[in-house]
Amino acid sequence: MRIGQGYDVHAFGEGDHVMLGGVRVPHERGLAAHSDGDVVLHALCDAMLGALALGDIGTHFPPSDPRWKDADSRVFLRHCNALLRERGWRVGNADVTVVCERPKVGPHAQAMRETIAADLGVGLDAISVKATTNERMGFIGRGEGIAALAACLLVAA
Ligand SMILES: Nc1ccn([C@@H]2O[C@H](COP(=O)(O)O)[C@@H](O)[C@H]2O)c(=O)n1
Ligand SMILES: C[C@@]1(CO)OP(=O)(O)OP(=O)(O)OC[C@H]1O
Repeated sequence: MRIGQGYDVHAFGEGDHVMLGGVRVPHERGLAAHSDGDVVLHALCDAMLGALALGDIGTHFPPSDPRWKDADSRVFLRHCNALLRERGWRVGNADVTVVCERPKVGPHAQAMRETIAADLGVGLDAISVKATTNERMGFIGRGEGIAALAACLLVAA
């Protein structure tokens, strides 16, 4: 078995929705990023890459590369999954925590789990998505952005 962890954060910017776990969540702000700014998938990719010491998301998808401008982060997730599959591993389970005051994540968590499980080719019970506020403290608490933390266990395929 191998274990990895990941973290990502993006500030709010212009827009009318945020992408979280591959799901479009309506919101009065968007997330400022080179790609679609999906902090859930970015943290999860880093956890998967970290489990095999394969660098981080920026190693594989440099922010300087115009190919990833406004990219769908599910492309990154599927690529990371392929990297570990071709090395004989699969995701055993993954657990993600989203940290923001708003939007409410709970109503969308099931859709995120389904999207991630489908992209990874694993069962729904292998994927957890949770949320918490930062109790109005710090930059997250002031509503300046969204963070996500991920833990991921890899098992032999
Ligand atoms: N963006 C968020 C934040 C929280 N939740 C849900 O609310 C519960 C309580 O949050 P606290 O930070 O006050 O502990 C939390 O356990 C989540 O279920 C949410 O859906 N979206
Ligand atoms: C995802 C990439 C893609 O260019 O850019 P961003 O969308 O800005 O996201 P970040 O979490 O900073 O990760 C770096 C890049 O790999």
